[in-house]
Amino acid sequence: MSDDVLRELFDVIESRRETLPEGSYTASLFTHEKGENAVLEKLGEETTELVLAAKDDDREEIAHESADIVYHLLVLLSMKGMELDDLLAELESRR
Ligand SMILES: N=c1c2ncn([C@@H]3O[C@H](COP(=O)(O)OP(=O)(O)OP(=O)(O)O)[C@@H](O)[C@H]3O)c2ncn1[C@@H]1O[C@H](COP(=O)(O)O)[C@@H](O)[C@H]1O
Repeated sequence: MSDDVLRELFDVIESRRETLPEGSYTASLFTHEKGENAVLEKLGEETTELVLAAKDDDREEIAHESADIVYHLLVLLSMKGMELDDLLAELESRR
């Protein structure tokens, strides 16, 4: 996955947070009545789905669920007022 894809996705998420357009799934997470629990629950569900996909050795489903997790993870970072670079710097520091 290229850095650009992550940056572009994070920028879209930040834009949705600022403008809250109608019909946006991302915007619905920022305005959800459950607050941040909505995205936390999603992360839990997607992680369970990833585990099941891995157990099934279903590579297509593993990629699909992994992408769902990365997307919801970036929404969580944005919700917490964090930057994509907070995640990238942490990964860099482990090299
Ligand atoms: N990357 C994503 C993305 N990944 C997952 N999702 C949504 O997350 C939800 C996942 O929840 P569910 O698992 O319940 O949905 P599902 O379709 O049953 O999923 P599976 O069971 O197949 O895993 C679905 O509604 C997906 O549409 C995403 N929604 C948006 N994005 C990105 O965000 C951008 C902006 O989207 P909007 O905010 O909708 O304009 C899009 O262009 C995409 O780039």
